Amino acid sequence: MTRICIYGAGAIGSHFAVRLAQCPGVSLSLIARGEHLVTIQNNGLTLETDSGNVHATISQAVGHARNLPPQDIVIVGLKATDIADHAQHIGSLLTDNGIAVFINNGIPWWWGYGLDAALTRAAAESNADTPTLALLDPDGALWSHIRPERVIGGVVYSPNEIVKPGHVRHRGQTRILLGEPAPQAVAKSTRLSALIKLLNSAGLTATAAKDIRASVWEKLLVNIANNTICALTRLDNQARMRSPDLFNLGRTLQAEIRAVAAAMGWSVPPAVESRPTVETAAPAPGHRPSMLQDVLRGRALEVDALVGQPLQFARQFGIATPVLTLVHTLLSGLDCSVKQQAARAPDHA
Ligand SMILES: NC(=O)C1=CN([C@@H]2O[C@H](COP(=O)(O)OP(=O)(O)OC[C@H]3O[C@@H](n4cnc5c(N)ncnc54)[C@H](OP(=O)(O)O)[C@@H]3O)[C@@H](O)[C@H]2O)C=CC1
Ligand SMILES: CC(C)(CO)C(=O)C(=O)O
Repeated sequence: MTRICIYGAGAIGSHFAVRLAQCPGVSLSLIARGEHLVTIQNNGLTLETDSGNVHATISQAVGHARNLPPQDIVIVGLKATDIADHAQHIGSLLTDNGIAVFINNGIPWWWGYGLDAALTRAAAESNADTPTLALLDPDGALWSHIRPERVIGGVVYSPNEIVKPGHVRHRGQTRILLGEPAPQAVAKSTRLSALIKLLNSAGLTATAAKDIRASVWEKLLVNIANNTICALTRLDNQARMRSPDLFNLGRTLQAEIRAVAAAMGWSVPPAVESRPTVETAAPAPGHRPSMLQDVLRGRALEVDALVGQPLQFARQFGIATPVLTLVHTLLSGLDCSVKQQAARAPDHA
């Protein structure tokens, strides 16, 4: 029996949980909070898809890691903004050889692990022995408690939103890319192939990334346009793409990210993003990117992982990113106002 915990069962985590709950040979648990947790405990979880609803009973739904036995696999579904605060709990929830799978958008905290010396130094703001990223792992707690050798990196394409407690709505396709952070480990990783097999047996479409950092950059191209502009404008992605100016702004942000990636040694192809015309766009509103969901729910925004860290890289490599810099300033202001509003009306946060 493989023990798997979804740590932070929000939109993405709940989707994974429903699928993994149906999987033979898996003992599934999840960590959630608030009304969502209470509903899961009482009534289970529902995943709404384009082809119908799937319901799962979750027998181990808890509010804290201390209430669970050691896990073979912990899939971290927390927002990037919350991960560092949970470093110790995630670390102690894992067995010694356990695997922590990080699926958050943006640059991950483990980025510097296993890179060659030049890139490791360039990635690090502290020292080359533990090339932590100060924005994402401020005091190195993730590095020391979780240990990057226990990490599998993940990139997830799968639009999801919690529409009411215990109910996640998923639109379109799910595609998951997984990879070993240490490039030299990719070819011989049996734990990676076992994880991929397991996720596929649960109906989650997972494949091995040739280079997980290249996949991170590719996904960032999607998020840098969708998440940031939709959060700032409150338009869903379809509406954003229908505006020529906002579409072009997205392209400019993508070009700046590609320039940063290229300076660091990754040649990222342009985002495959067709521009729906007004005629072909579906009338139904499109997916609200997760950063827009955060604005609407009064939650902290993933500014550092999606924009701040790429900007940090840009500075280190001498790449000019004027539009990214402006968007970073605006998003930081929005993040501040969302947090102030949540502090004034905590019941609605
Ligand atoms: N949603 C999407 O379509 C996609 C999201 N992603 C990425 O996946 C990651 C997760 O996103 P998403 O699923 O949208 O985020 P959510 O905010 O929906 O999920 C995070 C969950 O963690 C819970 N949580 C936070 N702190 C605690 C705590 N101390 N104890 C228990 N539970 C806690 C949150 O509870 P609460 O709600 O109360 O804050 C929430 O349910 C992000 O990096 C996002 O960018 C990637 C692809 C698509
Ligand atoms: C754009 C999308 C849905 C891609 O899967 C995403 O990553 C998000 O909403 O954060």
